[in-house]
Amino acid sequence: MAIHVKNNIRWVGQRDWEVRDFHGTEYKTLQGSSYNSYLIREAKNVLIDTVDKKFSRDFIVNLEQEIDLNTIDYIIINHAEEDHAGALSELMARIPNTPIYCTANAIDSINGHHHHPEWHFITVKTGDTLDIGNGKQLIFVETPMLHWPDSMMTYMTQDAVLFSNDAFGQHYCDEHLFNDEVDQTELYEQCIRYYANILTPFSRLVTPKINEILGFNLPVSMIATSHGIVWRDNPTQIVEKYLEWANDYQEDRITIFYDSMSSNTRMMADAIAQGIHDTDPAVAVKIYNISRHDKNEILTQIFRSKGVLVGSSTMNNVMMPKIAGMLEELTGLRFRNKRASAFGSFGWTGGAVDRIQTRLMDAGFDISLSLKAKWRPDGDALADCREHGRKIAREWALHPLTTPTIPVTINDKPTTGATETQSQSMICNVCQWVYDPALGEPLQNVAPGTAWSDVPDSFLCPGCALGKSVFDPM
Ligand SMILES: Cc1cc2nc3c(=O)[nH]c(=O)nc-3n(C[C@H](O)[C@H](O)[C@H](O)COP(=O)(O)O)c2cc1C
Repeated sequence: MAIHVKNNIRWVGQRDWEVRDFHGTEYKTLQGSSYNSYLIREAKNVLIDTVDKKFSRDFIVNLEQEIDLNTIDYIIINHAEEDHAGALSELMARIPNTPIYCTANAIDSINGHHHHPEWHFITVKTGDTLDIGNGKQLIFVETPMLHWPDSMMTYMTQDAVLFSNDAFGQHYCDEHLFNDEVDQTELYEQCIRYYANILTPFSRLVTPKINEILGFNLPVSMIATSHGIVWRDNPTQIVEKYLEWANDYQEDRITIFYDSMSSNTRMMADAIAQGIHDTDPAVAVKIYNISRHDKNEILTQIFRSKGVLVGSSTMNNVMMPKIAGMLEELTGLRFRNKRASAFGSFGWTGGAVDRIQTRLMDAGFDISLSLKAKWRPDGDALADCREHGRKIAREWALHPLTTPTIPVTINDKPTTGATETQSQSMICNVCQWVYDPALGEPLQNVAPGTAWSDVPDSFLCPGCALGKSVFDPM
């Protein structure tokens, strides 16, 4: 059923109470989700995005209750992923000549999914406008890699609504549509989980893009996302949060996660946590057995933490496979400005702990001393674990990593303590991967602190495998 959003804008999306897996099983949607599509009826009728492919039929049935499909003048596709553009095939089968406004990159991804190159695509760039009558316009803003190359946002003048697509959204299902109507704790949890698990790799792009949008000096009365709620009450609160999260966010928190065959590594984790707490009672310490906990929650906790301890016993000379998988995720998420160290039990030669240390370093963490215990830790070994926890707590509390902050203003309010320290970073203008000289590029043996001019010419972008020439200064 459609819901009134503002003036002549109606929500024509689909709630999905039962979905629990997104991106395969990579993202657990514990609170369901929704696929938000919007119908604007001014002098021109405009449909913004569609819904997940699996709801194509329902979408068409519901939309036909709202409007004669043949009277839709324009379709805007802000992002071509199947959860937003999935119903296009079903829709275009009925109105095949309707123009589709999207970015140049979206034509590739829409064709890649729907295989209809004959559709009438109209390519838009940042700043392009579309007149929809009654003195109102749509303004397009490309947002490449937030979170696909094709992503964009659409702003509607006069009504001052920003259709932001995935940005500022969250996997959250509720019969209420607006942010002020839902449980605020649940909402916040889903927002930070979404940012931590989806947007962290692109954090370096978030602040410049938000600044670019703010630079248009357009009023924002609502942010209408493509998942979850519409931000109506103080809509820029989520923009403020994104700026905070994008700026190497961390709390006084340490996350410990491990896997263990017979609880020996689990015993070490408990004792290390006790040692941390002894020395620094103010720090929040959370422990997770990776086999028993929701992976996305652990990643969210790591996002919130200043450091992470990773434990695994040795199995066949290597770490336990779930830990290896998690380290791969940590590498992809490109967390910055965080500490890490490994621990674990072994029986004879060991191997897991050293491998974890190397992988953590490759993932860009600042590494502290590791700890190993032979077989089941006895009283002395547990005392060593507690002492290790004390050392970690002291080191991580006394020598915090410096957080580079980026100056931003929202509604003319400067954020506090801002200084610019990012001038040497380079961004791939094809896939938006960011080279950060502070981190170097471990997988290609470029040492931390290496200026871009000293990076070898043989360097290939880890995102798209193109050469140095596709990079620009950020
Ligand atoms: C299937 C299996 C393979 C193992 N492989 C190794 C190994 O390659 N090297 C080693 O040092 N210990 C090995 N161990 C011994 C364990 O690392 C040791 O028992 C450890 O204390 C288990 O800790 P956990 O209870 O935290 O899993 C193996 C144990 C099992 C059950």
